[in-house]
Amino acid sequence: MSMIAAFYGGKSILITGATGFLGKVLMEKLFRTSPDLKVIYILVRPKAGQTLQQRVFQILNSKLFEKVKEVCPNVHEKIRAIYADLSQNDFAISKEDMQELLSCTNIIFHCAATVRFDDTLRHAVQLNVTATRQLLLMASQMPKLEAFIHISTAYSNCNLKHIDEVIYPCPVEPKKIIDSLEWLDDAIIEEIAPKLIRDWPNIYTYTKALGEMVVQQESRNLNIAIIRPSIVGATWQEPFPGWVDNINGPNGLIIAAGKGFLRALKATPKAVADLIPVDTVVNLMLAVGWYTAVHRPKSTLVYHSTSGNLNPCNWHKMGVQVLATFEKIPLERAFRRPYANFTSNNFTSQYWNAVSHRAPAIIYDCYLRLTGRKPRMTKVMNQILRTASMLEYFINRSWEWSTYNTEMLMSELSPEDQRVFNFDVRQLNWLEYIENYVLGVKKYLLKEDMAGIPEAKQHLKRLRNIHYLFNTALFLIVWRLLIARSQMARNVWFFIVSFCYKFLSYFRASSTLKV
Ligand SMILES: CCCCCCCCCCCCCCCCCCCCCC(=O)SCCNC(=O)CCNC(=O)[C@H](O)C(C)(C)COP(=O)(O)OP(=O)(O)OC[C@H]1O[C@@H](n2cnc3c(N)ncnc32)[C@H](O)[C@@H]1OP(=O)(O)O
Ligand SMILES: NC(=O)C1=CN([C@@H]2O[C@H](COP(=O)(O)OP(=O)(O)OC[C@H]3O[C@@H](n4cnc5c(N)ncnc54)[C@H](OP(=O)(O)O)[C@@H]3O)[C@@H](O)[C@H]2O)C=CC1
Repeated sequence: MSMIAAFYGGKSILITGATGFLGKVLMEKLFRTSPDLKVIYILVRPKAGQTLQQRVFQILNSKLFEKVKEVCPNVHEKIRAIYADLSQNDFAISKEDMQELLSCTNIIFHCAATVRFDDTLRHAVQLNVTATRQLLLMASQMPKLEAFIHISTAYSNCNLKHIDEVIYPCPVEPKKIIDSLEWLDDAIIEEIAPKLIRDWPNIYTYTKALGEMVVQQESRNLNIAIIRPSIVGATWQEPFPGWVDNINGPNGLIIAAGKGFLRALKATPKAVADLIPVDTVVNLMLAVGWYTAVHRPKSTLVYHSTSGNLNPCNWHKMGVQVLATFEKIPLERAFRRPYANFTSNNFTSQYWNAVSHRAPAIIYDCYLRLTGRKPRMTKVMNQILRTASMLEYFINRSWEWSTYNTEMLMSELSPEDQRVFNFDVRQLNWLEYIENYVLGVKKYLLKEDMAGIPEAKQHLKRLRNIHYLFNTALFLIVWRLLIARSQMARNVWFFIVSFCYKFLSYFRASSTLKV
């Protein structure tokens, strides 16, 4: 029997961010491996016209939870959605709900965050810093609490090259920032934001670093651990390979590449692509929850959930495999044939943006206009290029994350736990993983039917023919213009024609002789 699975049996677990990518996979694994857990409290806000109950219903009825329903048929009864908005005071939780949470919670997994790179400083601090402080305050009033697991990011210290599993101090005290945001108006906050974040690439990573400092400062005598995943990707193995459900991180770019919108990227081909499958992160989270509660380390331990130093893959290898998969399993209705050109050179990147991205979008929009339809491709292309530029910082650098604590924990697990809660990324076969990832993007994110593959292949063939036709026509037009204007071009043309003529005459003469 797995010790970790047994540990969560009978427990009341509080999860923030349960409706997010990581949160859903965490809940799924908990229910599947510890169906006898007492309850999972999730802090949820209504969203996109859906009530709390509708959101929970949708999650539990999704494909991700199919296996859970077999092992834990009463899963609906074990999940308790609590109305909460983490950007509000006291999270806007009702008194009764708060009382229940304070008196019953055994373990907290704090996943909620704003992960947008371009969020306002005010909102990002509210979510990633103030809410963390508020949750720690709540945790300190929970008599039954055994462990508090905070999810940060491996990029919270991306202004450093080598990152250890320690909490680094930030230049400005989080408390000072929280206090000043209370009286500064929005315009001033946005003005000072770039100065505050200094060498952090965006507000997200900066506020996640502040969040870690808050954890350290407000930890009191709680059992706390911090987990820092790198770029969280689709599931590797569990509950099935390739599950993914949002367009964050690589997902949006994989779609843009598969649809033929994005054919070049400013990326350093040899830089490490530090992807980590979401189920690997979740297994580590559950193992850390168990270890922190049972072994009670004296200080707050940080665990890196990264792949780079144990099983590195680079962007070139990833790009090649993504394209190879699209050859076999193309996306439907592609705009152009998928192609990947990675360049770290600024000039070349601008060139590809103009030639490979903007020009085809403008031409296509002209075609839409001429056929009486609304042009839209330039807008789509601008959106994709904006996203790609926001991610540029992360695909043009490599970091070294030490993983002593993560490896130590691995060695503490029983063989059964190592199997059930596997977070040993050394066992990951990248080529297989990326293929399943791309397939998952097609199936679970774009909801494309596999029966449409032959038609998608036909469509790509048509695009290839259009491409050849277009290039030939373009060549002939340019050549014709050159001949009309330049004597040198005319000379070259006559030379080529007379050379071909001589060659043909020689060929004809030699075949006549043979006869
Ligand atoms: C050459 C070709 C290549 C080929 C080969 C390819 C190989 C692969 C290469 C891969 C290289 C990967 C590099 C990864 C590096 C990651 C580093 C992460 C490091 C940190 C990791 C972390 O620690 S943590 C999480 C990271 N954090 C994010 O990764 C959020 C980022 N991102 C944003 O910060 C905002 O995204 C940003 C961008 C501001 C735009 O913002 P924006 O406002 O312009 O656009 P939005 O995102 O809002 O959405 C735009 C439209 O998508 C719609 N949409 C939204 N969700 C949807 C859904 N689920 N399904 C359907 N549609 C959805 C939405 O409804 C909009 O549609 P509409 O316009 O019609 O309304
Ligand atoms: N994905 C990645 O690549 C990485 C993620 N991480 C970290 O992992 C954690 C989870 O990320 P991920 O699952 O990808 O992110 P998602 O954006 O998918 O999920 C974020 C979660 O936070 C919730 N949330 C946001 N704002 C509020 C609010 N005001 N009140 C209540 N809930 C709120 C969201 O709820 P709602 O559904 O209502 O919006 C959602 O459940 C984050 O802490 C992130 O920093 C770290 C490294 C990489």
